[in-house]
Amino acid sequence: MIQFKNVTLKYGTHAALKGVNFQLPKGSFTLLEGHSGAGKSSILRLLATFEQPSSGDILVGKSSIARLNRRERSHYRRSVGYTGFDVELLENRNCFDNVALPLRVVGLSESDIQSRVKAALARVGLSHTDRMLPSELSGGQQLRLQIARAVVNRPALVLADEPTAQLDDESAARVVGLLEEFNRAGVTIIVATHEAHRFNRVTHRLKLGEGAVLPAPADLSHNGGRESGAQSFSKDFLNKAYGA
Ligand SMILES: Nc1ncnc2c1ncn2[C@@H]1O[C@H](COP(=O)(O)OP(=O)(O)OP(=O)(O)O)[C@@H](O)[C@H]1O
Repeated sequence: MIQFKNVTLKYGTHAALKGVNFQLPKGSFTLLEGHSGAGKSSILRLLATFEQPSSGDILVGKSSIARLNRRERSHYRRSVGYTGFDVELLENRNCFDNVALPLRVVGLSESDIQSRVKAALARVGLSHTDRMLPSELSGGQQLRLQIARAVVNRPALVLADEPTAQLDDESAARVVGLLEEFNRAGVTIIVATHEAHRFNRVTHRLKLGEGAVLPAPADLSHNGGRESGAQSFSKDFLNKAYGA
């Protein structure tokens, strides 16, 4: 289970997240939706431990990941796969070495690395690219390579920031299919996206607005459009956010 307890994240004086609360069960497939700047990436970055909350707590399983020391953080990160704009492929290393990177960091034997990387590349349909440089791949292939690197450690949690952005329909469907396949195998998936329509196997949706989780659509009728979180939203704002 993943739980955010009253989480605030400030970049300098700007609060990107303002008292966010939610729970997601193990094995769920969650979409983070909301306008640009709503705080979707910030949630993923906190779960990846690229950022620490300014206040509040984050539980993953039974452990708090809000304030880990270096050793604890590197241990936790082995159970998490992340793909997003802010994690780049190494341009001077071939595709095999890019995917092998997380395994080399944890000191896996070379024979295990060979078999795991080959399996990950095959899974994303890129077996033939192992000796190529990332720059020789298309945008969609580069994204699938990032996904192979994110899952090669067999993580329990995969975080994907805009994994279908700028892809054509066919490439996007392939990326979505991969994430859904991992979810079927029991991996918890959280995706930040502006393209919710591309995803089918969704168990939870979190709508964000101005750094807070908006009440679920069902709440709109129960409390007349008033807030259930830490922040007030006008009925117009909520209706627009949910496309009502
Ligand atoms: N490194 C940073 N330094 C300062 N402000 C930041 C930083 N990263 C994000 N922000 C601000 O925090 C807020 C939330 O950003 P975040 O990237 O989480 O939103 P988002 O919903 O993912 O947006 P998008 O859909 O455009 O990716 C925005 O106002 C953004 O400008």
